[in-house]
Amino acid sequence: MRPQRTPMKPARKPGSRYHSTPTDPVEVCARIRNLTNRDESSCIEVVNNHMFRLVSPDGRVTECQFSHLFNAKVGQKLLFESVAQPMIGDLIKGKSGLLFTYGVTSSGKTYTMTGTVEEPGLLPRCLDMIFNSISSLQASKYVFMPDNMNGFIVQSEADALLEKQEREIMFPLTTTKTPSKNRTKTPDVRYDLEHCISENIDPDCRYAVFVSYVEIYNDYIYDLLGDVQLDAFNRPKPPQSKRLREDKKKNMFVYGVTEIEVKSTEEAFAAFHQGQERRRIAHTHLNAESSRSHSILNIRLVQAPLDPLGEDLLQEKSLIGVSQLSLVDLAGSERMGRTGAGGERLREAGNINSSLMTLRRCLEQLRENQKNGLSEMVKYRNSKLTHLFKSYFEGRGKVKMIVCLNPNVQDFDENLHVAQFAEVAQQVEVARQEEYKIDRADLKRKALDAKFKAEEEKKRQLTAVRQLSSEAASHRLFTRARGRKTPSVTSDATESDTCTPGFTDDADTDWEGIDLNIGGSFPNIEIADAMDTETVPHLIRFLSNRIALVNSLKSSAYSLGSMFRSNLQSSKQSDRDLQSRLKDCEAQLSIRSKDAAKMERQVKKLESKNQVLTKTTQIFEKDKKQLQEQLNDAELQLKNSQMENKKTESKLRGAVANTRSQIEKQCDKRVRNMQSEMQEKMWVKEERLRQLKNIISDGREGRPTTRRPATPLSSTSSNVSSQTPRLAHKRRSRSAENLLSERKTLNKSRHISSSDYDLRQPTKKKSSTSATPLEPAPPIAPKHRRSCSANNSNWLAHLPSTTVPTETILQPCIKPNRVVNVPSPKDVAGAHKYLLTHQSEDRDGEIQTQLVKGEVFHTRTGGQQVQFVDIETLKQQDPKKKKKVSSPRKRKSDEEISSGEQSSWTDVETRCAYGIGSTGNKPPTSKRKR
Ligand SMILES: Nc1ncnc2c1ncn2[C@@H]1O[C@H](COP(=O)(O)OP(=O)(O)OP(=O)(O)O)[C@@H](O)[C@H]1O
Repeated sequence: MRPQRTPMKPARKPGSRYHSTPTDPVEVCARIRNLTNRDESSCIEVVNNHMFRLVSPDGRVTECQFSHLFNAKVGQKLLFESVAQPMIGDLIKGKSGLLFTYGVTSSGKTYTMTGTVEEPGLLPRCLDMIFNSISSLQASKYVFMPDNMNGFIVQSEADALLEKQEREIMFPLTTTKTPSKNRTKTPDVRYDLEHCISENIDPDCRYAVFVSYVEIYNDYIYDLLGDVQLDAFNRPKPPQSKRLREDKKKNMFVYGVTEIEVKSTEEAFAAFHQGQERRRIAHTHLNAESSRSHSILNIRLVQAPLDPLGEDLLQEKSLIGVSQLSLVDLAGSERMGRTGAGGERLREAGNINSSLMTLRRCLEQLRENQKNGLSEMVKYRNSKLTHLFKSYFEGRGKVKMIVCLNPNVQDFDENLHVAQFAEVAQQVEVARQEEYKIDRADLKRKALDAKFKAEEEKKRQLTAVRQLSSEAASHRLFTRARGRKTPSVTSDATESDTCTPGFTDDADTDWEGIDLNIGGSFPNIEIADAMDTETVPHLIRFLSNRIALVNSLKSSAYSLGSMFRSNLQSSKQSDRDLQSRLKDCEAQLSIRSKDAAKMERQVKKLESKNQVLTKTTQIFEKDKKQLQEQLNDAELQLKNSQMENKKTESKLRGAVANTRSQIEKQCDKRVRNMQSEMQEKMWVKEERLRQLKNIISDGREGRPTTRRPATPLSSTSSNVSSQTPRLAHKRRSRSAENLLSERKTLNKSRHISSSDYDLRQPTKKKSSTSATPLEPAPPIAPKHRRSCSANNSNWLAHLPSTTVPTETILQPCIKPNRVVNVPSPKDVAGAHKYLLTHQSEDRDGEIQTQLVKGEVFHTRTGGQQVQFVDIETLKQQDPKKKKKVSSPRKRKSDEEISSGEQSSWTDVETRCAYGIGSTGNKPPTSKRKR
């Protein structure tokens, strides 16, 4: 496999597009890295600086030849000097170039292109050499401005300053030293570099360097120097892909890519590392591996000539030279099968192989076209990689490829594949690009022409000024002269022979009409004889007249001459004066024109400052507007959120209130249930206790007793019977049913009650009854011992108008704050406790008074609720009737209870009472049931 290298234009067939243009072949160099392991065996044998042998595991040998072959011992510096350094020279001359590394993974592509800090690769070396070469000849920042269509414009220093100020205002955090806004901190990488410099620099030009960094991943182009867009949560958004476009010169470029103007090697490295960082972030988002994408660093060198005076850059767009060096680190070219990848990695590998395959096909098609003079379409558009490099293969600049090889025998197939690709590539010819040249002589000529024209114009203007001023001066002189006595010669020679010229005082005498004739024509005299006495004397007279006339003319001529001389002298003098004045005027004019120029310059400066200030103001106003809008939005959002919060709060409050009321209801219900349960239990216990007492008392009947006999009071005392609320309720219902019968029996009840009261009122009635001490009631549970009425807190007594006064000695000790017949809600609202006096008639026609006690609760809706908690029942009985109707057992019990004899309380009873109440044994003042 020995490719025929054709250093210059190959023979073309007629019709070839390249027949008139000088071409260069794609230069392919091979770099063989060292084996990673000593145990590995190599499949490459280096023959010389251009050739190596590829030995297959089964011993087949293939020879491969390249422009240069760099073995593992060749360092980065030598590689740079051989491959990239000439490209930098070309770049400075205005020629573009494409340099890419090609090979399988781990063959050393990135090492060759980027290298390490100790062993910098081609990229840092290229950047360093560019800045070493143009360092002192760099234009001010923003003098060269990208026009967003792959071209540049040159703007004045003032405009550049303005641009700088605008950017500093718009992106205050970005300093001129850092390349982009929203940047992440980039490491300050300092490569170990030798000082390389190019000789091709033109000192009469000014330069600027712009870098852009893109990658092609899965056939999408991503900008690596663009600002990272953040989402609503301040997290970086996935990168957006870019489109390719063609500029006016048919060069492909990434549309809208970020191009950073860098002023030093450090800034360029910072931009590159910024891109690397973005690449890492982007890959995290895209779930990609960095080695699975093609990365492209574009270095664009822009140059423009200075004017012939070497002062200002010429702003003509046609004079701007733009050259580009594209440094490409291609993704690994291994085949899919070998990687053993699946899923996303398989897709990556597929895309890589597809783009590399397209590159190979394009090169093959180009080779075919060039060999056979065809003009078949080359399908660059099949992949973004070839589409972007299309212009290079069509003559934008030199193309160089470094084939990186891993000599490991396992890579034999891949190396063979790479070598075949290289063979195709180096047979492709690329049209040679013209250098950027400035015709200095032409520039100078043009400048001189312009200068000459300007000077001519200046002179013309000066002459016009002078002419105008001299005309003005002569006019003044003439006016002055006319103001003096002007000599005037009157001619009347035509009238007579003896006319006498003379001066006249008339100022309007026409000098041109002066006739200095010496008289009439000589008379025609003929002397007939010597004795002619008439003719001779006439002649003598004529001659003497003429002599006199001549004399007078002489004298007038003399006077005229002297006058003319004096006039001439005075006019010369005035001319000199005028000259000197003109000089003064010119001097003043030049001073004033200098002042004017100075003023103009100042005006320009002020205008540019004014422009800057205007623009700054506009920017500030725009910012202010935006900020105001943001503020308004924020306020609106705040209001909305506050309203929502209030709504939520009220909702929650409602929910809480509902829940609380439900819980309270449930609790109340449960408490009531428990209370009723407890009361029932209590009642059951009391019933049992009563039964027990009865049993005990029955048992004691046969025994001798120490009990005192029952007093009349005890037998006739108010029978305060204990009742459960249930019983009370039953009774209440019954009394409600018998409401009308109650009315009927009212008189009777009153009668009975009054008799009863008579018995029980010791002070008012019989002393026998008052002398009888009230026997203490059996002990009950302390809970029941003290009446609820003891708590004299804001009672409302509901005493229906039908209530009959009982006037017994047992009266509730409640002092109600208010007594009403019919309670209104307002009355209930003002009270804490509620006392209802209810009277009914029992079976025996006796009045039974019930004091129903309740607690007033204020409901959430603003109403009141009375919860009955206690009923005291006061029952009056006729002792005679009682004896008749009472059973012996009951009577006995009643007697025992009402006797109030302390000794009648047996241990068992006391214990039972204690068991229920488990408190002290102070006897109650009344019997009651709850
Ligand atoms: N010529 C060389 N001399 C010394 N070390 C090398 C050389 N070539 C490659 N290496 C080392 O081999 C390793 C892999 O190299 P590198 O990353 O450049 O491979 P690559 O071809 O770019 O891989 P990928 O396609 O995965 O990006 C690196 O650690 C690098 O330092």
